[in-house]
Amino acid sequence: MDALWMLPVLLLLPVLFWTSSTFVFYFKKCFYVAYMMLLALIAIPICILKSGGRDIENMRVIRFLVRHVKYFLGLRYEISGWQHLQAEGPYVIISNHQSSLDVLGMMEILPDRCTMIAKKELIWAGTVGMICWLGGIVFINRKKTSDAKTVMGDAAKTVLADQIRLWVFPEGTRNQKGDLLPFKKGAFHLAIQAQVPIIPIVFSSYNNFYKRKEKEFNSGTITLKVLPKIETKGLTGEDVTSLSEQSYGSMRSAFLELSGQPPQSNGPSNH
Ligand SMILES: CCCCCC/C=C\CCCCCCCCCC(=O)SCCNC(=O)CCNC(=O)[C@H](O)C(C)(C)COP(=O)(O)OP(=O)(O)OC[C@H]1O[C@@H](n2cnc3c(N)ncnc32)[C@H](O)[C@@H]1OP(=O)(O)O
Ligand SMILES: CCCCCCCC/C=C\CCCCCCCC(=O)OC[C@@H](O)COP(=O)(O)O
Repeated sequence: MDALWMLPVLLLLPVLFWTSSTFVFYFKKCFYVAYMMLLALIAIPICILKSGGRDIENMRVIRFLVRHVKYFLGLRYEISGWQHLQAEGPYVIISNHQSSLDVLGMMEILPDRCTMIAKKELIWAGTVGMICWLGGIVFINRKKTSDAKTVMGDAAKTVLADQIRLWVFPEGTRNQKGDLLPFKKGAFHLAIQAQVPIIPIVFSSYNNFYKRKEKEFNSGTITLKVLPKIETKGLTGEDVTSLSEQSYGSMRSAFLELSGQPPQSNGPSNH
């Protein structure tokens, strides 16, 4: 048998693949999605039994169930600025958005009575979509600005009526370019309409452990920095742009500092 010499090579190939970082990348990603789906499946009946349906209090169940997932993925979180989250009453949290992994960081820090704004497509993500709905997540249609504005206007009313907190990703999409994208305006309109403070939270860059292009997903430490709240009392629609610029500036310098990049003055414009 001429081809017999190939046998050890063929046997070695899967071994090489299994130990390669590409394998680890795909394995961790698949594990993450499958495990979150499973956790959501467990959470659904608990939430329905506890609160009978869509209710922001379900976020406690979700937060509790998600907290240990970081250990499986080799992730650690360091949190600074906790004191800034001790504010009473409703507020709007804004943070940068790099990946679906952000959910793990959110659940490390999520205050009580806090839900999120998300794209409406997420409701179709199987059990995860169902748990998002049960957790009171506000879904917006990003393709129809007028609809999104109406939904966010209603959300501003709910923030006050139900005394809740809302987490918004003002970049409007995931971004791992090593810098923040220009901010969209919705979060700032919302905070001004409700006259509630904005609390910015910055996630350090994932680039040192998670590289989508290179297919690398190593262990890593993520720093979450809560910045001082920005008051909106007395501000009007005319102040939206300056409020957005002020938030963008402080978050961007915190992001660059946390990610070990030298401060830059002329980044992408905010418009
Ligand atoms: C145990 C179970 C385990 C299960 C696992 C699950 C675990 C947990 C569940 C939680 C998971 C959920 C995590 C959620 C993450 C999802 C994140 C996302 O989906 S991010 C994408 C969606 N989010 C956003 O897009 C929010 C930010 N976007 C905006 O705020 C936008 O402004 C907009 C969508 C409202 C509008 O978009 P666009 O037209 O592109 O943007 P602008 O340029 O900002 O606005 C155009 C003009 O309109 C004005 N404007 C905006 N908003 C308002 C408003 N509310 N009222 C009045 N006017 C508004 C704005 O000023 C612009 O006008 P201009 O004249 O240029 O100023
Ligand atoms: C049967 C349907 C199967 C769908 C499988 C998808 C399931 C996802 C499962 C587990 C991940 C758990 C965390 C889910 C929350 C992630 C939210 C998220 O990060 O959405 C992306 C959105 O912010 C920005 O979207 P784009 O970058 O604009 O696009």
